[in-house]
Amino acid sequence: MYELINLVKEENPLVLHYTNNVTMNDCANVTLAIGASPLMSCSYEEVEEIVSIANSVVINIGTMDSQLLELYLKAGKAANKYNKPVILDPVGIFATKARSEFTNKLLNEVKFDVIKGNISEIKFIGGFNVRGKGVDSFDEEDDQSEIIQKIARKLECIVVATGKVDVVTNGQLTYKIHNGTSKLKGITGTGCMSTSLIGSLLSCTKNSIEASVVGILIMSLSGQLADIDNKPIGTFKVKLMDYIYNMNSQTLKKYAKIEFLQFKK
Ligand SMILES: Nc1ncnc2c1ncn2[C@@H]1O[C@H](COP(=O)(O)OP(=O)(O)O)[C@@H](O)[C@H]1O
Ligand SMILES: Cc1ncsc1CCOP(=O)(O)O
Ligand SMILES: [Mg+2]
Repeated sequence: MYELINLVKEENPLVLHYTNNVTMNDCANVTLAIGASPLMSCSYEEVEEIVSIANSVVINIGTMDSQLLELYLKAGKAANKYNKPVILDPVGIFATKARSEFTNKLLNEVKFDVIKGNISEIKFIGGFNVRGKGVDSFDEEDDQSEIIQKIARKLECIVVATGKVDVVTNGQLTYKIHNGTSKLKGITGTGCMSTSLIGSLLSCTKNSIEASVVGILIMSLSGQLADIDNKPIGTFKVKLMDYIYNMNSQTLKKYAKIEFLQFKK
């Protein structure tokens, strides 16, 4: 599965983003760093045309721009129509009623291949009480994989929940990724960038669960390696991008700390 990172570099997929204007630039740069081509769009005029030529579509509700919500729905539906893999990042869904109503609308009208959020965002979608504030998660309990598996079965797609341990599951097969560093929470956008990484990998394989595992691992492991010398946050961010840019299948294989579980009925 780690060889997927080579495919992105070979195929240079076009990863179309409908995303927030806080982390948009970082998402474009991280997409380039793993060898894909980013395109960010806020245009109703081009939505059909641009989705039809994209290799995958990322939808991230981060800034809930009122002018763009209909566009996000149109883009998601177009992704389904043109059979393009599509990933949702329900940023801050727990923060307001408007966010949760809009996410429900997206979930009802678009079939997502992957839904990626921090653990609070994912648990909120599943109807659980959460400890989140704004766009950040404060749910730090150790093992929440059973809950996340249940949510994936309910949503009938791959669910990725990030935190101290990252969980990737389709409800049956579950990967728990034990890499990372808490410093990744000190930079806004590491979640959004993980979504862009998964979006880039999704276009290179039909195996969306492996694309999700590798995408999350690239971020978690790059953060872990960038934090070895415990530099302050500005330097850490630069090192993080360098590690993502230099990441390869051998390094992923060497350092990955992944547990694999299979759900038994
Ligand atoms: N306590 C932690 N220890 C190690 N890694 C963490 C921790 N919390 C988050 N991470 C890592 O930070 C990255 C972003 O996750 P998170 O902060 O949960 O997302 P978001 O930015 O969407 O809120 C993930 O790769 C995750 O593995
Ligand atoms: C701070 C903020 N506000 C709206 S979107 C955003 C960025 C969130 O990024 P992430 O979920 O990756 O931390
Ligand atoms: Mg964050």
